[in-house]
Amino acid sequence: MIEFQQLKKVYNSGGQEVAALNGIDLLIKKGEIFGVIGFSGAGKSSLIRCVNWLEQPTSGKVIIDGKDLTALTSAQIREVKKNIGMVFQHFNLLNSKTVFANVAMPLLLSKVPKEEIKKQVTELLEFVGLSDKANYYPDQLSGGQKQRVGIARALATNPSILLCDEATSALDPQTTSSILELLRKINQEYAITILIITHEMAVIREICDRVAVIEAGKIIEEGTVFNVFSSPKTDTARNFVSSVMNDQIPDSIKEIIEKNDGLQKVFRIQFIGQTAGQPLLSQVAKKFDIHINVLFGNITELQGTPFGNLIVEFQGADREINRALMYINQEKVSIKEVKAHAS
Ligand SMILES: Nc1ncnc2c1ncn2[C@@H]1O[C@H](COP(=O)(O)OP(=O)(O)OP(=O)(O)O)[C@@H](O)[C@H]1O
Repeated sequence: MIEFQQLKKVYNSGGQEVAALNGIDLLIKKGEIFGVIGFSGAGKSSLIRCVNWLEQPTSGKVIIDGKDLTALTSAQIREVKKNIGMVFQHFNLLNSKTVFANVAMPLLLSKVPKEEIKKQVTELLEFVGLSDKANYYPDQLSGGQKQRVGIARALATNPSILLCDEATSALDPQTTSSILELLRKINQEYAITILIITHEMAVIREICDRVAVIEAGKIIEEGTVFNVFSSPKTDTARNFVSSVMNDQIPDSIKEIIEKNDGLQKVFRIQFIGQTAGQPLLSQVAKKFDIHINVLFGNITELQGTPFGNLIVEFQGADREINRALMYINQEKVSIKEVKAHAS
């Protein structure tokens, strides 16, 4: 478990104070995969670095498995840190050492006997799928393989918490997926709590259970990935969700709406879950004296649940259209009129 209470971090940069964290309250439960998303400069790195004491908070508390780091001695903090592994965006491997030696490094530092190191590193390399690369050097590996080494090294001390600092930001989408799959496997097989910071909503969508949106050093929104994706409350969260949910109206359709070339009323209909599969529109067309013209539509899946997004034109008498709208609203489907100049 990781808990932040009124966490503040102020940097002093050339006589100027920069408040990177501005009173963070957050609870990350044991065994979950929690994502913190935000734009550049929002405070993500500062937050994650306070967990393993690479940065010390200016005020507030960082509580790891019930222990408040701000109240511990340096020796006690070192003990807590043994329980925390970290994976970095640029891997942070030692290029002069082999893959085996990189993974063995934390065990050597902890004075683990040689034979035990050999056994553990062999197991870890097998777990991350790099058994055949033990004697390679980092320069001989792809980005994804380097990150697997970084992950094996982070797991070497058998941590209960894994911190991922933009761990997939330097990787292509396919490699990102395979690394995220590995992180999920780690979470499931070793019950390790994973805290991920990222600026990529696709990462959050792919593996996180819950997410917090950070902006200007504050958590502005927090919830299950499903809830935040299905009803984002802030503009920032809405922007992040739009970046992966494909719910923007394409320019060609916007142009048609802008021209308003004989179009009557245009609506955006959003379905979530079971309702996405319901033939709602054909029911509406049958029940009411209106014509429905589908201008655009797509369905995205999130954690096994379909999210539908349709742009439709209703043609008919106002009274019939209003009755159809009331009917659709009862079906717990979101329907909103799209006016010219809307996005
Ligand atoms: N060592 C430092 N000294 C001074 N200012 C800092 C330092 N580290 C970070 N900052 C400032 O603190 C704020 C938050 O930075 P931080 O790196 O935590 O954000 P971030 O969300 O991780 O951004 P990015 O994704 O670009 O790394 C920024 O305004 C940044 O310039």
